[in-house]
Amino acid sequence: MNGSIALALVLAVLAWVFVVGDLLRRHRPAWHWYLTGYPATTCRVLFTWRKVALLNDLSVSRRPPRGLLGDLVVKGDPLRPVAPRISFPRATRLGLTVMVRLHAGQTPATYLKAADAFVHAWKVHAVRVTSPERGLVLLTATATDPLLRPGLATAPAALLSALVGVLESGGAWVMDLRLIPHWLIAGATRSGKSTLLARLITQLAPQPVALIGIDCKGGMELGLFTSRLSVLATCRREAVAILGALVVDMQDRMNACRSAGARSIWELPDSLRPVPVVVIVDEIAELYLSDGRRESKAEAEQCSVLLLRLAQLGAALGLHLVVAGQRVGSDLGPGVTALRAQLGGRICHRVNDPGTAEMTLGDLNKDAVAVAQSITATERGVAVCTGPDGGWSRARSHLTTTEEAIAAAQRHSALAPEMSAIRRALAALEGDDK
Ligand SMILES: Nc1ncnc2c1ncn2[C@@H]1O[C@H](COP(=O)(O)OP(=O)(O)OP(=O)(O)O)[C@@H](O)[C@H]1O
Repeated sequence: MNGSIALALVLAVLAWVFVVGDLLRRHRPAWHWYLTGYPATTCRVLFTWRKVALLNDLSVSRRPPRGLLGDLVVKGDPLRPVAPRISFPRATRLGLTVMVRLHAGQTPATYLKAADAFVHAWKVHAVRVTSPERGLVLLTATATDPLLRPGLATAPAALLSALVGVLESGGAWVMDLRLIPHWLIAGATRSGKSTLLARLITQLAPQPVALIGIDCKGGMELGLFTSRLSVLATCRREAVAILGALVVDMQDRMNACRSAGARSIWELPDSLRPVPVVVIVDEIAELYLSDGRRESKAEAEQCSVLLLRLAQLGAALGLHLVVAGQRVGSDLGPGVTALRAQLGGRICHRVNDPGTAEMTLGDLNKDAVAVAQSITATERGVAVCTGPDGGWSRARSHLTTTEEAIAAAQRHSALAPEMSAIRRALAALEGDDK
């Protein structure tokens, strides 16, 4: 009897050591933060709050800045401004949050301007300012950059949805083309654009989706995935032929919807629904820039018009655009700004010029532009991305090696739908050349 009790005890101790030891090992950064970082940062928040609020014009005096002295109106800065009331800092896995009650007349914009001051005063990696409720501002401090060593996020699989990386909050970074049909991806050379495209293709490869590549850098990037691509254009002439054929296909899709009384292909019965198409463009500048020759200008204009038509009408018809480029600016041509307006999803990696960050994010989220500009050359794969709720977040793509991407494309090559009309358009080009 004693022997079996001793054995049970030994087994219980071993189980404890394995289970708890493993938990501690896996969650060490979080435990470390809860035990040391959180108390220290909480002290900093509480002890510096009044000073930081005062220096950043967040404190307000209860007395008006004008008063009567006899018959005279006296103006001046009243004494003892009062700092806004804050909640006790609440620990999160990555940092802490503080709720601030706004003084009457204050808006969250004042706190957005002070975000950098909080970062320095509290010695944290970043502070985000949001307003979950009228009259309240939530300050979310992140202790260290979670994207330095991002974990693997998970998300439920869905058609036209790709899990491409992890968000700063630890959540999944998902490009859902049914939610946001078209995307613009900007990033300087070696910033991680192609890796993100590789990840996107790897995720879409097992799905019943046609992938069309337009890579006018001679197909060096997208050529790796030829086995899963339905068609690949490697020069602008081919791109014009493919885009032209896609616009014709779009009209067929419209007719199919009209005769079935449907407003999008998703309302069509399964038997009638055409396959969704994702057009991936690597290096948009190659499509828009011309060398001054008449034919080159005409080709660039054609590309611009065709891309715009696809972006304007394609979403409901299952035609999606993912356009990547090192530099996106109005100097590429007047069509670029119009196209950008149609590309609702935006991703901005490190960029070389402020204009590209402004062009990618500025019309949607002004405050995201500064964050995108602060991405350094060592932060490869890090980007600022817009979310479906209209907000933005820093994120990092899951590193997909060339070998993994090629293997995935080959594994699912049988799923590449035959786009015969587009192939015929390409063949006609070859015929013209002979
Ligand atoms: N999420 C990531 N995590 C870690 N490393 C990454 C990540 N994304 C990209 N990298 C690394 O950064 C380097 C450059 O990436 P990539 O080729 O995708 O850049 P790019 O923007 O496409 O450059 P280019 O415009 O010159 O083709 C690669 O060596 C890649 O391994």
